[in-house]
Amino acid sequence: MFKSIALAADHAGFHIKEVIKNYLNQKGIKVKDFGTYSEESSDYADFAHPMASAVENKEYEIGISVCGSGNGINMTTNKHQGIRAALCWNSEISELARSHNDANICSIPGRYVSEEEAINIVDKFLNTDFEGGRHQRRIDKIPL
Ligand SMILES: O=C(CO)[C@H](O)[C@H](O)[C@H](O)COP(=O)(O)O
Repeated sequence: MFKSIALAADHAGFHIKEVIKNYLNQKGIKVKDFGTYSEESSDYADFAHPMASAVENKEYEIGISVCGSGNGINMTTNKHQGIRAALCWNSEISELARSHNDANICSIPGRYVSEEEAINIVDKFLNTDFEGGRHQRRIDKIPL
């Protein structure tokens, strides 16, 4: 189970980010919210880059990011060399993102998941270990 988590969202992901933040706080997990802090229109990169840097620098073990489709915030965080962000639109994909891809950021499409689905996605991401083995070999071939 990860114990320190960085969060980021744009306006379209704000509500689901708040739901996730409350859930993590209740579990006693250390959370840093990099914004945004309202549903006022915003640009996901303004929050995704600082959050990804904090995960890349090991200030936080993993990140969870939310925008409307998940794509914008996922693309942005994956620009960071030390980040493997995965678009997790259900709990099975979320589990695979950890077990096969050792993902360190979980990107969630806030406009397309319910609050319950978002929590299930987060739970799988937090509680699934990387399998290593053949998957480590494949991950080692990703960097350019
Ligand atoms: O980047 C995205 C789409 O791929 C995100 O989902 C954004 O949240 C979305 O584009 C925001 O759209 P809006 O019309 O400005 O609310």
